[in-house]
Amino acid sequence: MTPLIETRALSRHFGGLKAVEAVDFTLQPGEIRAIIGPNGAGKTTFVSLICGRIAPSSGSIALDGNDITRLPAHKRVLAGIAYTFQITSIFPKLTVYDNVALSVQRRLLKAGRVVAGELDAGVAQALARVGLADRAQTLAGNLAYGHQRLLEVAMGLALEPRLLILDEPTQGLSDGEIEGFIALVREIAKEATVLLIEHNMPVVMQLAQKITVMNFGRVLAEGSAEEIRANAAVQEAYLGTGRDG
Ligand SMILES: Nc1ncnc2c1ncn2[C@@H]1O[C@H](COP(=O)(O)OP(=O)(O)OP(=O)(O)O)[C@@H](O)[C@H]1O
Repeated sequence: MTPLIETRALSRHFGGLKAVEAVDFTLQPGEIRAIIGPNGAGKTTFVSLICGRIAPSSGSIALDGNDITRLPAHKRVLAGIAYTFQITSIFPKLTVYDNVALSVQRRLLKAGRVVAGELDAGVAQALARVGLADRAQTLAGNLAYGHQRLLEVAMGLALEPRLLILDEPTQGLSDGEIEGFIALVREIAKEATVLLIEHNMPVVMQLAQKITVMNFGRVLAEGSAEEIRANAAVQEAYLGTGRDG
């Protein structure tokens, strides 16, 4: 099967710092993949390279076997790569509805048509999926932090992406919200591939079929939850930095 995403020797250096170094990575369509690793391991930098927020120092990225290394970020969105990042990127002075409407509009424009009814339906559907339907008229900036994260997921979903990248999506969510989030990702995964950076290990263990562990910009290990749990190098990496997640 042609991988959805394949990186070859992908690197990004900041001065002398090798934030991402020679990463070969393959993601198959339909997977839920988690990327874990200690703080500063290069996880955010790596997914930023995939979605085009930053340019690589060297190496290549392919989507469906086609080289996208030099494709600008907005064109990658149109090609089906949607993402949410640690720092919320909602429009705080717009309503929840309008935030999502911007994403739906982007998708409809790509399809060559913007019809009022479809806009409404797309927004309603995305908000219902993340459980924010009753907040549609709330100003996004007035939502609790956890709900702002869910709004971001709704904005990503409204694009109907093939790949949804989530950077620490459960940060700031309550236990109850995390449970709902796990169910949501399973739903999303029926239609899209999910790439998730996550520090909450129970969430990783419940969701990911395969886990990629990064450390010092490189892939340290890759495998099932059981394999990763039993991996001595992974245990060492976490103990070495004092992180538990
Ligand atoms: N724009 C930048 N300029 C300089 N250094 C950067 C930049 N972005 C990231 N770095 C550095 O690259 C390294 C990897 O950072 P990155 O944010 O990718 O790690 P991470 O694994 O996502 O960490 P965390 O779990 O804390 O989010 C860190 O040492 C970080 O300080």
